[in-house]
Amino acid sequence: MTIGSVAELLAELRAAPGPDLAARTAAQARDAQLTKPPGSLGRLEEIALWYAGWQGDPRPSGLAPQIVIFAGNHGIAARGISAFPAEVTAQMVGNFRAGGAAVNQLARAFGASMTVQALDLDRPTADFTEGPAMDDTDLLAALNTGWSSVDPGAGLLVVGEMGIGNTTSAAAMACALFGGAPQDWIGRGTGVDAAGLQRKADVVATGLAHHAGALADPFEVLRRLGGREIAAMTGALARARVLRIPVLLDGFIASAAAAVLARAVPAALDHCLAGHCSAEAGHARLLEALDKAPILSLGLRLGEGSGAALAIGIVQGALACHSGMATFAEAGVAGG
Ligand SMILES: Cc1cc2ncn([C@H]3O[C@H](COP(=O)(O)O)[C@@H](O)[C@H]3O)c2cc1C
Ligand SMILES: O=C(O)c1cccnc1
Repeated sequence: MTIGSVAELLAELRAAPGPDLAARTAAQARDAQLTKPPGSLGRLEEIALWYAGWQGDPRPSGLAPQIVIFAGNHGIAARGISAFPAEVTAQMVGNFRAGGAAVNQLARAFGASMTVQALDLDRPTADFTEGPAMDDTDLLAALNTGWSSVDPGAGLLVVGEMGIGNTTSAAAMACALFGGAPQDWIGRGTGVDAAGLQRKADVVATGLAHHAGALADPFEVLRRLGGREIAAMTGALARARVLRIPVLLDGFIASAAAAVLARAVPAALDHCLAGHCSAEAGHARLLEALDKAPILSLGLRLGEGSGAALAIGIVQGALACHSGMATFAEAGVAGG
């Protein structure tokens, strides 16, 4: 299944059902009977209720997590804004397929399925300091790659990315969507030095100036400043919302992809929790703008969906307790 236009995607999003409140309420009632002091499992309790609501099951058993990694190349990579050359995008796609990347190990550790979608790697997006990164056709194709990649049977979705230069693209998007100065949103990415950081700020400032007046629509921000792998993540997150599949958001770039939806439709990210807070400088600010408190904060700054993949383990822990624990009555333990 695909969508025919951005307008159609927006209509689907606006019509998307919210969580199953009866299932959530039943889960809450169960939580209150479990053999623990009320509230003693902290955020695990909230995570279990979130999951129960979005999956429509007050006592969920398995998680069936799906990880999809999208890869794209960026015209701005030629501007010295990454510590690594653009060829690394395609080389890392090979590494994902061979099972050698960090996210492969985390997917295996937590029993997640993982697929990789490379989007036109031989055809980088246009340099956004000179024109829109994508035309309408490219944007729609990338949104559809994401939209159609979501397994309707998945119980949890993580989207990740690979695209040399994409922390600069995400910074430009965040700046356009939420305001502030380029310096507020840029970071070291793969590890650029001070001069590289300055080049990133300059590229973001030049891009915003070039597209000034055309950035009020969040999907125009995505088309003009984003990239194919970012748009694919946006499409996948929207489809998950329509299918009521809960999502763990990864780092700075995945959050920028999500931010497009949040700016377009207020409840669009209700199915998402922030899996982690990246060490990329703008991520904490972006999560604040999205009103999402990260589950983990471990200093990761990798992308690939890795931080969210790690948070799958926390959701598994939350559900194991919620669905597996005995109630006070079952265990013959005196209530408080
Ligand atoms: C070997 C390698 C593996 C990666 N895995 C994710 N990224 C991450 O780094 C890139 C963003 O940083 P920048 O904007 O500085 O290019 C993205 O591809 C991202 O996923 C990697 C980068 C490298 C070099
Ligand atoms: O937070 C991220 O997603 C990130 C940070 C640095 C490099 N690549 C990705």
